[in-house]
Amino acid sequence: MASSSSNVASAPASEPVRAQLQGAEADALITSTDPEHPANLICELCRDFYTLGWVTGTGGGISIRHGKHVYLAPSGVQKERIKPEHIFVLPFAQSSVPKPGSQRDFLRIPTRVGLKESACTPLFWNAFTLRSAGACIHTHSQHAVLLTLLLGKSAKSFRISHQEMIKGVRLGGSGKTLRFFDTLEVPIIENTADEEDLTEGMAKAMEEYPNAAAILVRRHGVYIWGNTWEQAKIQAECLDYLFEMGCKMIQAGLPLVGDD
Ligand SMILES: CSC[C@@H](O)[C@@H](O)C(=O)COP(=O)(O)O
Ligand SMILES: [Zn+2]
Repeated sequence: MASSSSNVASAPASEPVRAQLQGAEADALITSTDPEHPANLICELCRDFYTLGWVTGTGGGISIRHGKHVYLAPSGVQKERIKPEHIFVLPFAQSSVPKPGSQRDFLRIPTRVGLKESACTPLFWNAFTLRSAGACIHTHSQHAVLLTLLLGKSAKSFRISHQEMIKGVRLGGSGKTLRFFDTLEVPIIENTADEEDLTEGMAKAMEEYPNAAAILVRRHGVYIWGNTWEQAKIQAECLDYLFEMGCKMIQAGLPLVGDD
């Protein structure tokens, strides 16, 4: 749906009243000189993630939940070039998982016509609702993708132990940090034709693996979350390191679990 105030005017009478803000009130949600404001942070972090190869070719991204609001990038745009004025803002309420393409409940829709919220929105929402996450990162890192291929079609998860970087990952993504002698396990789900169709599979895997801090998507990438954007970023860095290590260990014929 195109972004414009006509979204509001053209709503059928039977639809609930839209919460969408307009003009200066809407822009106040994304305007701040504080570099740690979510609208500024998403832009900065996407630039950083781009240099890591995590969000190239418009894929991947990050969403931040800040109090009652969720901040998101647009879909199909070069993520390393987005500006705060391109950011969508949604109210956070467990009952209002936004449907793809339906911007009815958005608080702020960028004024640049044609922008649509990230297709990852319902997947980010899984992390916010099922893990009370404060931020969720989606990467198309080649380490994540190659790992799902090296593990083979039948692998339902990636397991690794005896690696120092395991200590940077939290139980369930939001609990206590793992210890050196713990085994880290990240479930793998199959990819779908459209990003939003991963929503159910991701939620199911999160329920089946309550201790998992991320969900790998075969031939696609990974979703990683944390209590805060800082924790999500730290875990994304540790997990990406472990995914890369996993790829190299498999290729070298080394066991992933154990210290032999
Ligand atoms: C290279 S396009 C990849 C997208 O289809 C998708 O996988 C993705 O991660 C980004 O979705 P987007 O809607 O652009 O935020
Ligand atoms: Zn993706």
